[in-house]
Amino acid sequence: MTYRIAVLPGDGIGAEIVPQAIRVLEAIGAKYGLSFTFTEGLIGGIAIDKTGQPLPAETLELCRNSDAILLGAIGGPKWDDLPTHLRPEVGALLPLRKELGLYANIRPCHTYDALADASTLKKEVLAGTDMVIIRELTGGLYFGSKGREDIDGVQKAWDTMLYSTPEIERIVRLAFETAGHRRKKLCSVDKANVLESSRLWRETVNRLAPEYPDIAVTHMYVDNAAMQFIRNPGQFDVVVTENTFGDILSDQASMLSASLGMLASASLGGHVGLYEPAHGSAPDIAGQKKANPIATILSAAMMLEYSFNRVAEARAIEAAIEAVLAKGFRTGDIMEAGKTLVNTEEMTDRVLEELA
Ligand SMILES: NC(=O)c1ccc[n+]([C@@H]2O[C@H](COP(=O)([O-])OP(=O)(O)OC[C@H]3O[C@@H](n4cnc5c(N)ncnc54)[C@H](O)[C@@H]3O)[C@@H](O)[C@H]2O)c1
Ligand SMILES: CC(C)[C@H](C(=O)O)[C@@H](O)C(=O)O
Ligand SMILES: [Mg+2]
Repeated sequence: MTYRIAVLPGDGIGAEIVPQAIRVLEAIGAKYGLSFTFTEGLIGGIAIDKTGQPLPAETLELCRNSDAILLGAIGGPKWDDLPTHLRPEVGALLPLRKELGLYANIRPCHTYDALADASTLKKEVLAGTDMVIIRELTGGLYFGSKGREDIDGVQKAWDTMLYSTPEIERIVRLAFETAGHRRKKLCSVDKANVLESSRLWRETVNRLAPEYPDIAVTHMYVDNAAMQFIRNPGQFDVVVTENTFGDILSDQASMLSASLGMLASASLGGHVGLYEPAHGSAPDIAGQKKANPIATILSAAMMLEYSFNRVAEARAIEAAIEAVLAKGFRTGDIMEAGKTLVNTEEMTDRVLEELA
């Protein structure tokens, strides 16, 4: 079986980390008898520079004709001052997600024993943390009407948080089902004390809950959730929330595994799944071989599991990463005294050694 992977490195550290995930997929392929074709496409700032478009039509076509997509990161200061709709984030990543129907963004977050001391949080707080954030990805503030108006010299700008019942239902059902395969706890995060879209969100969760009688459902306001993530992250199993809240909360939750460079993601819902680290193009460390490739490698593991149902292969990658961390190898973002500092490629070398 040959799996066709669309490879979109993008900007900044994207071009450094994506090749690492490909090396790991190739090693997995050799070991387990799978084959992959990797076809590169342009996206983001580099696509603007080369074609004038943040999401060229060929890239979208490549993605549509692939079995899965591996994306690095997009954006950076060079393109920040472009008009909103031409910027890499709004002009490429959002339409890619929307066009492919990727409404469900899965961001698993757990504590690594080996990294307990690398974290900025106390060991006792982190102990046993294992949650998955299910973020709605094609609605809300990112996609509602937005605009600007100049009225008598006063600038006004707006974004609209819009959700329909079907949009909420499909993501909430996925969250209930995910909880059913885990510890059977679902926390729905909203701002129903203020926002109308959150009231509809909460009503929808409550309406569906009786269909999933074995799942314990709770609701939490997003401000409280931000605090509880740090106070007692072990209380969460599955968290479901709308687009913007999920974006912010997942960056925060990444610190439960010690670094944003550890947080993988899968975007699902259409025919083709998209796999990318949750982090961005990290302009502050780009081109310095400092980037942690683990979030991208773990995203490739999610690809094997979710798009190809290759669960043993995904577990093998995760186990290899745990072993490398246990042996004390660290990129700068997770470095601590007494450990061995490695660069992006060397971290992958160690993972490949474990896989072999
Ligand atoms: N999915 C995406 O492509 C994506 C996601 C987030 C941000 N962005 C874009 O990336 C650009 C930079 O945004 P930002 O700086 O706010 O967020 P960022 O996620 O790029 O970086 C935040 C911080 O985390 C560090 N970091 C991130 N990934 C790392 C890794 N793998 N290893 C080690 N350290 C890592 C960075 O060095 C930086 O200090 C912006 O243009 C933003 O819009 C893109
Ligand atoms: C770059 C940006 C549009 C994107 C988002 O907010 O979805 C990123 O922060 C992410 O988390 O994937
Ligand atoms: Mg984000």
